[in-house]
Amino acid sequence: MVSLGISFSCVAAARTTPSLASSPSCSNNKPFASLHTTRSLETSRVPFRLEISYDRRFSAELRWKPSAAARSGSVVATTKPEPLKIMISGAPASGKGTQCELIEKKYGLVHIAAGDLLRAEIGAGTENGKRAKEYMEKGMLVPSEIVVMMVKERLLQPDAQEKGWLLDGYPRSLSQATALEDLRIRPDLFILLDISEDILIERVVGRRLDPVTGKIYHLKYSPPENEEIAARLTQRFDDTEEKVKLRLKTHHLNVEDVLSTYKDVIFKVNGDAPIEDVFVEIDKALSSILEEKSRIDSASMAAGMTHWIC
Ligand SMILES: Nc1ncnc2c1ncn2[C@@H]1O[C@H](COP(=O)(O)OP(=O)(O)O)[C@@H](O)[C@H]1O
Repeated sequence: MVSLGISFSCVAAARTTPSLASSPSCSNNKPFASLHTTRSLETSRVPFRLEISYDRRFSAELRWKPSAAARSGSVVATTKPEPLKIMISGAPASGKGTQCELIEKKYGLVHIAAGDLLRAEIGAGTENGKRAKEYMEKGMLVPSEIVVMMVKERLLQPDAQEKGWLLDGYPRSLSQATALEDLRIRPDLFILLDISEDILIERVVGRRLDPVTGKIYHLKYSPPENEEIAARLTQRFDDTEEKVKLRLKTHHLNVEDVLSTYKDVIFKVNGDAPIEDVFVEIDKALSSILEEKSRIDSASMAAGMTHWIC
């Protein structure tokens, strides 16, 4: 008897180990459904090892066996669909950071804000940080050679790859969008927060940041919870009416190019609405993408198993 072992990752599979059921022979190309396994359709990635044994007459015997990882209990039935990949865009102070906090909390995505990466470089006093600050103070975009690498490296970190990512305020120009396309980094959804200009100025001048928790506040719309927090709030150096007008001009100059790159996945939301209402819209869109991903995952697993076995 010759034994051939093939490792196989079964996606929608068995909550319980499949019984070591087998088809007496594979030569008649029986469809997978005819195998007597105790499978229940569930989204759990449980790796099994499929053993095919041939005897001298070349009649084959199939056996499902849990892989070493499954036997050792290190496999947890936690299959989620492919993680979400989301971009969020909008004028300065349109509410990106605020919505990202809510999305991060509900969906567990890794929030990557290009502005925060740059401000961290500035804070650390690096050469890149010093150069970046010169541009940011003028309301201009930081040159791509500084920012592209920074964002790319962050996106490729294991946490972002595993949990999914939420890219905030990036890309902001055609060259940045093209750089991501070249790396085959594409979002499932490109959220665009649409906001009117007068509301935006009011939001910028009232915006404050808690340096301890990283939470964003607004003196009027989302005030700090207590005096202690209020006392330590800081204001961003570019959050003045004068600077926001320059930033807005830059935004308008570039936004159409960026939108053209993602036109098939754009989701426009009215950013003038209260924080909770904006989130309801975003939440609906993200849940339906997750459902769709889950459906595709199950369907492709079923198709893959049938194809492989037959
Ligand atoms: N929908 C909203 N309604 C009222 N205020 C908001 C809303 N979204 C954000 N804000 C406030 O506006 C300011 C800018 O929001 P923020 O999320 O920091 O914008 P961005 O990240 O787009 O620059 C913050 O002070 C925030 O608390």
